[in-house]
Amino acid sequence: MSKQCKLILALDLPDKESALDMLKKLQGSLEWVKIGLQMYLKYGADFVRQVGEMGFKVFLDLKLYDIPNTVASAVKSLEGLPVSMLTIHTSGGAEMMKAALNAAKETNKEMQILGVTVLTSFDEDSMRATGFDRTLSEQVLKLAKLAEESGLSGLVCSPLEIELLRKNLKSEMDLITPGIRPAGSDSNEQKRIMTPSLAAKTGSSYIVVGRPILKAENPAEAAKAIIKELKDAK
Ligand SMILES: O=c1ccn([C@@H]2O[C@H](COP(=O)(O)O)[C@@H](O)[C@H]2O)c(=O)[nH]1
Repeated sequence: MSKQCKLILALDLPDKESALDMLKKLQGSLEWVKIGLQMYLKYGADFVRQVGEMGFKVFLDLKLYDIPNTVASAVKSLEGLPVSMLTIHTSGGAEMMKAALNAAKETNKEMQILGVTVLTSFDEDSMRATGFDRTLSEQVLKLAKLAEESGLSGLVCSPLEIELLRKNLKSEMDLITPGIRPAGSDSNEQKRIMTPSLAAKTGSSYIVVGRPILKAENPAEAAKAIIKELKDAK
């Protein structure tokens, strides 16, 4: 039986007070919180600690992309922080991914390194505009295989690529999918989207949702509705 797909709330908010207020309302129903560049650059390690101390698992979405030594050193700088998932870009290459993994093993064995494939804001046109001749699916698969060969156990991709990856990867990698939009909600700049229930049915391990929750009239209720949608998805 496949594992239950879980919600990760993307905590992309302008200030700590509203973020903590939101999290208090979700304690007990939500397990995972994603801290991205917006909050990390403003509040740093203390905020990560605070969210961890509230009982949430932290996904730190820094999308590291640099030479191997710099990425490894950045991973080591997270020592002592309650980070359960951390993102790096797979396009940084095998050497960089291996360096990140080794650094994580030395620093925090609980921290899973996730490889971002192609951002969900990309479509075929934006791929070509950045100089890639492959189709989006080909590029995602190429990077996913490279990540698998480099030893990563989790990937960030769009829900539209789940079937392709499940069919073509050798291992049962965790697939973390942003680009999630409940039926009828604004897609914003996300190009490769799917509803929570369909993503769960298709085989997503975790869905990442930000604005459809954060901008809802009642964010806590919107999050709880998505959690229920995931539980009901068969
Ligand atoms: O390919 C990617 C990788 C990461 N993200 C992040 O997920 C959330 C999505 O937020 P929404 O408001 O639900 O669009 C955001 O933090 C992104 O940085 C992504 O969207 N796509």
